[in-house]
Amino acid sequence: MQENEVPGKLLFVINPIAGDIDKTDLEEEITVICEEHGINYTFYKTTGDKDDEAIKSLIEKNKPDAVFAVGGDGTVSHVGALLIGTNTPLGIIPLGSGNGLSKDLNIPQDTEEALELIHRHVIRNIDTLDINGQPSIHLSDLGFNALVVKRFSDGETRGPGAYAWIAMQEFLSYEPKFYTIETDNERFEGEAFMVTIANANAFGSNANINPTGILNDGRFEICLIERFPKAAALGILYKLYTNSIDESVYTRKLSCRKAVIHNTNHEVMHIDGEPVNFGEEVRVTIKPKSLKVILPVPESA
Ligand SMILES: Nc1ncnc2c1ncn2[C@@H]1O[C@H](COP(=O)(O)OP(=O)(O)OP(=O)(O)O)[C@@H](O)[C@H]1O
Repeated sequence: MQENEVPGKLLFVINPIAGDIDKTDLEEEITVICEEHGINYTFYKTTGDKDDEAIKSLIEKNKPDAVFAVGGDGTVSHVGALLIGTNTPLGIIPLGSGNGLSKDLNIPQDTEEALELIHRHVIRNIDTLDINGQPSIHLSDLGFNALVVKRFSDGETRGPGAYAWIAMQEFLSYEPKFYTIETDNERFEGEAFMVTIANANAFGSNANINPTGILNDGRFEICLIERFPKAAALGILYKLYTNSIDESVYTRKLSCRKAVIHNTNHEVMHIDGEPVNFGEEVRVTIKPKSLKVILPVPESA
């Protein structure tokens, strides 16, 4: 599909439970827009079980011009991973409890505005990461936040309140872990509270760990929050939510094209919000401009 072209055929992957938002009217709205613009459309509703295989075979069978992920960051990551290295762009209709990548891409958070992307948009290429053979499009990390993500996904309660509650409980007893990090241009050895492998900028919660990150510059950042006194926690939190974390004396950033993280303590990790267990060595490489994404037409145009 060419830039600005109205697509002929679209696949919509809808996560019915994402964000605890009722999406029954949404299919109707999408149908109206597609029919108005002469677009062929297919819906796939996720079940939470073997969705990747089902979506992959729908893509092979229907050969859509683009695939829209309708849900939160989890849905976007699953769909995006299937499109890396292909000519098929990823569209996002943000409807999850965390919509981090869509915010970093300046996709409207208002559903009606986001739905306009179906027929009016530009297509751009963004970088993705390969982490021990698994794709990462957004943010992955080791340490404190990964532990909270794991506890949250093991638990029954969803939503930002549950996440904040787990974070507060874990924070009281969490001790920074030792890491050795070798990138293509520098080396870090020491303790860190949190090690974020950042292709993008902010988590779905709006905590911006990598304010200066650029999604298509052929580089990624390893953002470290080093050991800090407990009394400094509120200041760090404030900086995370005011796009100024780089000013904290407890942070450090490594910008690179590839890196090996020696996770000596086998600390838990997540990739784009999904807990993973890799053992000691975590190898990260950038895949420049490997994913096409559908974006709003810039205002200047
Ligand atoms: N029909 C379904 N029933 C239950 N779980 C599902 C279903 N479809 C997808 N899922 C699960 O939903 C998760 C992705 O949700 P997503 O991140 O898009 O929305 P969210 O509201 O932001 O999610 P979260 O609950 O993680 O905050 C995946 O773990 C996936 O397995």
